[in-house]
Amino acid sequence: WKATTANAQIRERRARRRRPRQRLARRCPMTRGRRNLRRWMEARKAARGQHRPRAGRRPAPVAFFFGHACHAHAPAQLRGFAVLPPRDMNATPCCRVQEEEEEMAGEERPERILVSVRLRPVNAREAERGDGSDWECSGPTTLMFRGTVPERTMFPAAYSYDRVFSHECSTRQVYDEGARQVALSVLSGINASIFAYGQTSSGKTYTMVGITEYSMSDIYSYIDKHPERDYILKFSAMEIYNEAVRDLLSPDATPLRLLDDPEKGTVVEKLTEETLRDKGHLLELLAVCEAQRQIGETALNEASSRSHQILRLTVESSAKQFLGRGNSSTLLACVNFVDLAGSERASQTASAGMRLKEGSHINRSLLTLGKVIRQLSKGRNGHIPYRDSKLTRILQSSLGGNAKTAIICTMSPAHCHIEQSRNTLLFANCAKDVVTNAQVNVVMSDKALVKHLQREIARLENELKFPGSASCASHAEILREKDELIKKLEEQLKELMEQKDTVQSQLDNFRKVASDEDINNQLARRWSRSSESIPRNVSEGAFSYSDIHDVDYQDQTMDEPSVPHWCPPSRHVSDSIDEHEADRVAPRDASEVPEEHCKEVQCIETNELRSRRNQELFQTPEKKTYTGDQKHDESMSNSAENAIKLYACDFEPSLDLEKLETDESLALKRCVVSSRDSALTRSRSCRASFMVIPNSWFDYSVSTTPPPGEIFRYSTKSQEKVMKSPSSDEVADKSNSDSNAEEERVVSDISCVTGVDEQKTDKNHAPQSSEQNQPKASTTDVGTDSSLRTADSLSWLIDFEKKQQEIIELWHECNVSIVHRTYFFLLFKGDRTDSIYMEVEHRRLSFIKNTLAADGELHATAASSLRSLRHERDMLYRQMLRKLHLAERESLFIKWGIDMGSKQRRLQLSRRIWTQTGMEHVGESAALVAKLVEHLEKGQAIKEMFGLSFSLKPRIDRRSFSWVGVVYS
Ligand SMILES: Nc1ncnc2c1ncn2[C@@H]1O[C@H](COP(=O)(O)OP(=O)(O)OP(=O)(O)O)[C@@H](O)[C@H]1O
Repeated sequence: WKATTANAQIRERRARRRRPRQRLARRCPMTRGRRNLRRWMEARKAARGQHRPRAGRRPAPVAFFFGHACHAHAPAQLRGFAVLPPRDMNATPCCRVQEEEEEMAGEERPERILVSVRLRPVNAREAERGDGSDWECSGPTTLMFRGTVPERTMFPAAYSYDRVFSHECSTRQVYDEGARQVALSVLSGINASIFAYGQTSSGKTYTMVGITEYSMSDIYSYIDKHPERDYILKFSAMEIYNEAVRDLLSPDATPLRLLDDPEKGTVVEKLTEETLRDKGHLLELLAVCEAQRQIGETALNEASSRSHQILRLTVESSAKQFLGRGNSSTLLACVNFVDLAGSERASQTASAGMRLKEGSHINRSLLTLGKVIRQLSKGRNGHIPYRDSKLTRILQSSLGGNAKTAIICTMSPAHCHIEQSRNTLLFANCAKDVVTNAQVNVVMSDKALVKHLQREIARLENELKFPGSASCASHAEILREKDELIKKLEEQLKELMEQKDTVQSQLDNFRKVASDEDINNQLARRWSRSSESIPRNVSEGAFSYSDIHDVDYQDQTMDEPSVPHWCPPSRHVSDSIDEHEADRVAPRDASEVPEEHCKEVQCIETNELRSRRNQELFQTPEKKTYTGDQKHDESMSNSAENAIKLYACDFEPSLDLEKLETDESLALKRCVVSSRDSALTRSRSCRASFMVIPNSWFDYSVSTTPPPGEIFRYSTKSQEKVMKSPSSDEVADKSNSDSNAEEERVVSDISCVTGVDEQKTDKNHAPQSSEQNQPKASTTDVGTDSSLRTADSLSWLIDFEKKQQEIIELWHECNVSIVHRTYFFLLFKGDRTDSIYMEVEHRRLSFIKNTLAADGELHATAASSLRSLRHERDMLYRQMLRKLHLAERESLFIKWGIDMGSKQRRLQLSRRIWTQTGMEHVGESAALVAKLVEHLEKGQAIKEMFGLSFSLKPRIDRRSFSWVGVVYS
């Protein structure tokens, strides 16, 4: 042997010279191929004297291991060889070097069995024999042999494992560092197995009892900390005694059969599986298992376990709430706590009979387990003899399968058990190379998913059925808050709608005020005609009184804001004069008026009359008694017929009653439509004056007729207002300006009539007063007739506007004189009495147009009329310089869109007058021409001046540019 060894040493030296030293140091014997392995085996046999190397064959390079760093692998391959300890005890084993290289290369290290070695203390029996401890833990992972060995024996002196526990380590430490991680993986859906492997009496049961209890405690603690998942724990226990499987939870000792399930693998038939209620329940079952397990007394252990015990805890967990398919998986895994029976030698245990038989079964199953582990440590390519024993068959999934596995190898430190301890270490060496393939066992079949969803539905239904729960209460509170919010929004909406209606009604009032302007102007003209039958100064005085009276009345209404000024429809049958008296008795009828209307009327009147508060000076009773017209007004009754009769008396004989009634009916109808305009209508009509030309054709905002001296100033204002709709402020301003003008006239009128007493005026108006006291029957007749007359008046107004527009177009086509157009336009404003003039003008222009076109003289006549028009425009051009100041001219240029930087601005303006047929343009043109023509200022233009003429050539006095030349008679 020595010679062989010497030769081997010589060859090894030669080999070292051939190979790089580093490479040899890093190589593991297991990786050097089968040939070397065979040579080593031959060398081992040769060392035992069992094998003689054939001639010519080289002996195994035993000396190769002397310089090798990996002593852990040597015993597996060189059983019985004496391996010198490594020179560097802290050197990294070769397998770990390889793993570190793999990790550095970025390769994922495969999961292997967690292998720990635990030394128990020397027991009393061993101590008596004087067996000391040959083993020492030199570190947390290295176990050193310190004993003396026969010179011939060859095994490593140092062993390295995942964890090494000395005899001083507690079971708790063993659990924490060698088993806890694996055991608790069952909570993550990963199968786990914890083995205790070792010779008899080495402390397997002692260790596994503690590890099982600690694991169960930790599992329950984990479950308590995770209430979001439901856990179902099931416990089963079995033992393999003499190659028979027994159910430890069942008193029946009948051996159980092993079945092969395609999904679950090997299952134990009819094995009791208890669903754990709690931890106490588990402890009870553990006690049952302990009591049921086969235990026998041997020479080495008074309570030697004669069977392999497998305690299995199955953990199924699922989320309590459905959080999606990915987060609601059901996990199912089991953890096996395996307390193997200890290998034993019959000579040591002194067993015989039954114990010997048990020992043989134990050793046989453990041998199979060793084979499986060894085979698994080599890889999965070869046959793995799982089925050679029921132990390996049952634990097949835990051995290199879908499970995490921890093996705690227990060993006795006594010198007498060195062989058994060495075998244990060899088993551990193989076990730590076994690669496992643990996976999370997710159970989420369609059936499980349906079950989960049904549970979720049941939970939700339960919440709905019991509204007292916290979630439902919060929902009800939220609904209540939303209801309150909706109510608030509805109230705000209601207020906004009311405001909108109010504004709309006010807007409608203003529009109706504007639309009623025609009627008011008609009434004003009626006053004018009635005044024509009397001397002018008298009529002016009368209407001055009317103005005073109007102001007086309005101020009275301002002083009585609580009294609505709504006029009943019947009272609007009368004209403006009647309205004075009607409004005097308005408080009497106020109770009959809807409050809403009264408020609106009051609002309008306030806007109109706000500027007249300073006229309270004229509210004295003396102001009401100085003219006959005043007495006449005061004596008027509220009835319509009285008003009509009174009105008829004021008119000239040529005006029949029917026409008046027609106008009044129209006024009635308008007042019925809008009773809110009564105040405005009243004030306007009372200020109508003689020979005043209101521009009502184009100015709808004019509420009063200005005095003769103010017509042009008034017309200028109206031109500005024709461009836009009047607002309430504008109306108020206009009323204010009008009232200022009236105020001056009123003051003079007061001074003129101061000495007149009331009785005198009453006498003057006695006939009117008597007529006011007519029977009520006549009032009814008049009301019936008035409705018919209203329709007639409306149709007339429509015809008038139509005819008016046609006349304007004919003027344009026939190039009629501008002055003629202006006077005609300003004098005829829709009064029914003007119909004859309108008709004459229309027929005249139509005749001229048709006749001239038929005779072929149109071109010549048109040229002549155009020439005349140009002359007129030239006259107007000159008049602008005379009649208008520079500021007025500039404002006119701006209004008419003439560039202030351009030349001949006056000429441009004169060329633009009366060039379009739009009502707005016509109105502005007429106002401007009226301002430029001095004759209109004198108020001498009368309708009778328009005669029937079929000639287009006006006779115009170009020097004075007066009306004389325009009259066709
Ligand atoms: N780490 C230890 N510390 C103290 N006492 C121990 C330790 N390990 C084992 N023992 C004691 O050793 C004796 C044998 O232990 P145990 O029965 O667990 O051995 P075993 O391996 O199960 O034997 P067997 O295989 O015959 O059942 C017991 O009395 C136990 O108390």
